[in-house]
Amino acid sequence: MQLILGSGSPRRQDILKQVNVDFTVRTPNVDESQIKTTKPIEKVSALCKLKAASIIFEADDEIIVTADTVVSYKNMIFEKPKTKQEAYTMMRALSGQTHEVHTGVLVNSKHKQELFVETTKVIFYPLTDEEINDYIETDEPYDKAGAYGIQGLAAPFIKKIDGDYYNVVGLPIGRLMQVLKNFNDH
Ligand SMILES: Cc1cn([C@H]2C[C@H](O)[C@@H](COP(=O)(O)OP(=O)(O)OP(=O)(O)O)O2)c(=O)[nH]c1=O
Repeated sequence: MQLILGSGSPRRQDILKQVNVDFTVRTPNVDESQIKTTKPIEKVSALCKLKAASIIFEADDEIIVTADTVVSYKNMIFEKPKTKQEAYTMMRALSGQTHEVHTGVLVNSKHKQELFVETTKVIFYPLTDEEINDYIETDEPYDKAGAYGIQGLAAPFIKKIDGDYYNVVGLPIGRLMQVLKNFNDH
C-alpha cells in the first residue's frame, strides 16, 4: 500500500510527517465554488470527494487521502477569507463565542472508499479590535478556514477546545490512522 496525501496544505503534510508516516503528495485542483450546499457536513464531504476526483491513481495499491476543513458558526460557514475585511468579520463573529471546525476526510483506493467528518468545538476569548486588527495584518488568516490558525499567532485567542486539536489544524490524525489500520484493500 502506498499512501498519497491529496492535499497541498502544508499543515496536513506536517501532521503526517509528525507521526512518521510515509506518503507522497499529489495536489488536488478543483473549483470549490461548484459546491453550493450551505450545510457544513455536506460541504466538507462534497469537497473531499471533488478533490479526490481530481487526483489520478498511478498504481493499483495506492490509497489517496483528501480532506477539507470549514468553520461553522450559527448558520454560517467560514472558509478562507479573501480580504482583510472578510477576515475581520470572521474574527469579530468568533470572538467570545463557541464555533465548530469540521474536517471531512476521504480515504480512497481503487476498490473502496471511506468518508468521515470529524468535528471539534472551539471557544474563543473575547477579542479587542486591536487584537483582531493586528492579527489580520499578518499572513496567517488568508489560507485558513475561519481566518485563524490555532497552531500559530491565534493560539492566545483560544479558551477551550472540545475534540481533536489536529482536526482544527486540518487533519484528524487519530481517526484517520484508525481508518487506515482497518482499511482492507480487497
Ligand atoms: C481553523 C484552522 C484551519 N486551518 C487550515 C487547515 C486547512 O489547510 C485550511 C482550510 O483549507 P482547505 O480547503 O481545507 O484545504 P487547503 O486548500 O489548505 O488544502 P487542499 O485543498 O490542497 O487539501 O485551513 C489551520 O491551519 N488552522 C486552523 O486553526
